[in-house]
Amino acid sequence: MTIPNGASPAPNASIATSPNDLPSVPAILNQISAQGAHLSTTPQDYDSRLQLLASARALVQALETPRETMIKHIWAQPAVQVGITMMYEAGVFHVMAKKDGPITVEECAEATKMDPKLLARLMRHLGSMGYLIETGVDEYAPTNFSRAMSLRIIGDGYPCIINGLFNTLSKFGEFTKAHDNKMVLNHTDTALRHAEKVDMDVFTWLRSMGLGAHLNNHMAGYHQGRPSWMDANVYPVEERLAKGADTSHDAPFLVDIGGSTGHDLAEFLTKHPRHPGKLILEDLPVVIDHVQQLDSRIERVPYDFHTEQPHKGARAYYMHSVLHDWPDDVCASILKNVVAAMKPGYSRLLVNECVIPDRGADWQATALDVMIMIEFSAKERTLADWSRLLEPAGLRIMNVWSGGDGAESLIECQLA
Ligand SMILES: C[S@@+](CC[C@H](N)C(=O)[O-])C[C@H]1O[C@@H](n2cnc3c(N)ncnc32)[C@H](O)[C@@H]1O
Repeated sequence: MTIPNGASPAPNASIATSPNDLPSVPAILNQISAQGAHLSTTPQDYDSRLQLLASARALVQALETPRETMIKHIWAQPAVQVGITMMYEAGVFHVMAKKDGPITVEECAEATKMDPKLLARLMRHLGSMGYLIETGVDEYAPTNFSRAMSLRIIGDGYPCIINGLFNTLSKFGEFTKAHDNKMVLNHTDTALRHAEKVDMDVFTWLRSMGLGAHLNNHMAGYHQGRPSWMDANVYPVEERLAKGADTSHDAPFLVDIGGSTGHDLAEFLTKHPRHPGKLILEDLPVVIDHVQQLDSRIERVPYDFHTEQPHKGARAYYMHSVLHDWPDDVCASILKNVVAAMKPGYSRLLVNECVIPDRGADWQATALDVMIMIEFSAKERTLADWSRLLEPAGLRIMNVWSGGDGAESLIECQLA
């Protein structure tokens, strides 16, 4: 490690073992008490729960010492991630969810063919971290979290990220040093290519690792349980899209470009069953081929967004978590194909992405931004970044509809 010239001397080592912010603890506890009382009267209120969660996190940080935080980051959390991934792949969470009560390590090992001595150590760590409930010696009951690990939309994210992308994460520092510690925004020069010595983007890489379906399920899971743009209190679909739309049977109404296996359009169909025209799902052929259990009213179209958009004059083209995967030059080429298909005065482009505020960004958005930087050499964007990208493409931002903390916004555009 090099210490910059003129840096002040290291602080007294005792700070490593002092709580981070003990004087703040009483105030945080008061806040938690008030927020907890409020939540108990409105248990379904999303924002109240997040506010209480933020206070609970602040409490943990205030109480922890730097040493404890450090051990948590570099021992406990990596050990959790590796343990969960191994147990998920072996099917331990499915076995536990099926029994849905206390189960011994021996039973889990027997059912999954894992070495009981190895499994005992992994489960012990998950128990000590609160992800399983220790009910006896080498015996555990599931938690809500571990039950949910038997769902692919939750579990598949672990092999996808840990097995597919962790090597890249660990090489990001090396990659950046090779670029004189400069940020790289270039889709042909990514930490993934550096780490894995391949000429592939993340999607191609994960598919080559047998993790394509895992990524699709992970994306579906990432979007669960948060306010969605198509909810009545976020974007008025009826007023902004349905009203004035071409009502003919085959008129394209909503085209989801890079829509993965169709979870957003499926949600749209449930929430807006009486929409006019057609719903169209577009993604690469290899993704469309994997679509299962999608309502037959949603048309599936294999399409590469670097080519001409086949559906012209749709009421709305929609891209969710697509443009953030690419630096501006690639986005400009994707947008060119959308803009060319849009009908003046009629078509909208709906971009469903994070709009990072100048301060006070949510941790989920900042985490995603760093992951996107590492994996794609791309970024989450501020409103100024979005304007700089969308306006030169020939679009005008009509409105930005916010989904609230931790949720993407809907940037509504029309031709300029
Ligand atoms: C981060 S995922 C987002 C998926 C979906 N919109 C969602 O929000 O869950 C990006 C999507 O872009 C698709 N994609 C990547 N390259 C593409 C291309 N050249 N043409 C069309 N889709 C592409 C991927 O297959 C993937 O489904």
